Amino acid sequence: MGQGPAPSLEPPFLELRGVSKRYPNGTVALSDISMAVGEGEFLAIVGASGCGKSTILRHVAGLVAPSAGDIRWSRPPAAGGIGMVFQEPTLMPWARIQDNVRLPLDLAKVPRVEADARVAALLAQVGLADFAQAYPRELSGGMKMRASIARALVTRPRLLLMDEPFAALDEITRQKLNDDLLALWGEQCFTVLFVTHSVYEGVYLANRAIVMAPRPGRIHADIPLDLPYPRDEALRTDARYAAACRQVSLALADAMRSPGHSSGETAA
Ligand SMILES: Nc1ncnc2c1ncn2[C@@H]1O[C@H](COP(=O)(O)OP(=O)(O)OP(=O)(O)O)[C@@H](O)[C@H]1O
Repeated sequence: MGQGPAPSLEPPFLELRGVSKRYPNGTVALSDISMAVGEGEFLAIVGASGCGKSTILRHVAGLVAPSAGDIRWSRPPAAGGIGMVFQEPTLMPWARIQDNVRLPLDLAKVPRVEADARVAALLAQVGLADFAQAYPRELSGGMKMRASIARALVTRPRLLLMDEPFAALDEITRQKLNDDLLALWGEQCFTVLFVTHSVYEGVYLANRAIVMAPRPGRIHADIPLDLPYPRDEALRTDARYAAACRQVSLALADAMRSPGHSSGETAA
């Protein structure tokens, strides 16, 4: 690949082994999820609403514990080693953009001079250098998302978890942010787990697509996306891209037909 590190699965950077999750209300959100993620991989996780995509990210982030199975790391992430970006940019409305982006460094007690330098560099990388002093209300939706990405990356995480980050944006802005995210990934070599409802977006970005089936949430297919990097607009009209989208779409349709339990409320 010309952009981003070559994925390696040995030893796995992150591994989920037989992870199941039953929430206290009885919903079985995940059933026997096993997957290995190589350092530097860009994984797209696609699946219908409610099939457990966000629950996988929450487990990887350590926000919830599995009911069964375990999560292993080649090296457990240090504080700030995992960055998270959600559909809502969740910026503090009363704070300037530079202060929003610096927040994780302030919490980690990084000296102010160093923190400010890192914030300035990252704002430049995401195209917000001229908006460091602005407040979130003065930014467009796409710019707020850039700020949110800058805040997630300011601790230099080895893993970036993204949960439908661009779903609320218009198509042009979304495609631009896809390209900018790929550029950051190529430069900084972090690993990405990217949840999306869009097969087209997932295939454009990722080197592998995990297709999930619902009730209970489980992995239906694990599809390598053997499209060259760097990726750009030309890929969107490339026959190989169309073929990969078709393959993932068919797997998704098949996942919806695959027999699960009648509800998610079975034993994990
Ligand atoms: N805290 C919780 N308590 C109980 N049930 C939950 C909780 N969080 C999620 N669930 C349920 O677990 C299942 C999986 O939810 P999850 O949010 O992981 O799915 P998803 O694939 O990310 O959905 P979407 O695409 O709509 O965001 C759903 O049935 C959901 O209702």
